[in-house]
Amino acid sequence: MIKIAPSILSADFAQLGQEISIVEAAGADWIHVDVMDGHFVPNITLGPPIVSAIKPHTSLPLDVHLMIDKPEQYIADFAKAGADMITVHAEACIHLHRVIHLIKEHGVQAGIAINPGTSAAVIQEVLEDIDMVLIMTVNPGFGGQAFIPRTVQKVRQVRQWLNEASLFDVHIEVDGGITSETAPLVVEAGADVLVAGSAVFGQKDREAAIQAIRSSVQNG
Ligand SMILES: O=C(CO)[C@@H](O)[C@H](O)COP(=O)(O)O
Ligand SMILES: [Co+2]
Repeated sequence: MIKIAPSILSADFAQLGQEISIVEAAGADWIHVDVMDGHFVPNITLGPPIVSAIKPHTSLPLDVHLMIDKPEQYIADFAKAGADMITVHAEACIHLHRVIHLIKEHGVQAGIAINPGTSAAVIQEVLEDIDMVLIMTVNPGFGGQAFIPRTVQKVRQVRQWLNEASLFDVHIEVDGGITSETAPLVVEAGADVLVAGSAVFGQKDREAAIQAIRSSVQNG
């Protein structure tokens, strides 16, 4: 089953609770929360207080994508705020294995993200320890950027490694430039969680937007 995770980065921040309720009713599977610190990426977004504030507005899992330096310093705060899944960037972690286990010690699922310019090889040694690989299909920092086609081969490579290791429950999430045109490419390569920001919140009819992505991968 393909999961669709609308990214609230493209939502109306003044109406966040309502925006989340709308996409939940429209058929979203997870809520993707982009955390940016102005250091790891050139943009600043939100922190644990916003995660706590949105938690009561949805029964969907909160998929928290940390685009921050030293993520290990903030795992406890995001877990306490209600994150169900915390994804850290491999590029931001000197002790990747330690950070993954720190996330899991808080009873939260652990994901590792990699940028378009990072080889998938950096996650090979920790595949058995994680719940999700997030393959960035744009450079992180902003919504509304164009999908980078070369990232599709990375999705295929990671799915092959997971299959060879019989790790069938590990998700592959893709993030950036996902639309009804690009979704079939990444799903065919092995992605099963699709983050979509502008393709959902940038559309007036969120239900039709989610449905368009879902039917593109069901029929494609
Ligand atoms: O993590 C990020 C950006 O760094 C994403 O989650 C974006 O929010 C996706 O936005 P679209 O490319 O779908 O508009
Ligand atoms: Co994201």
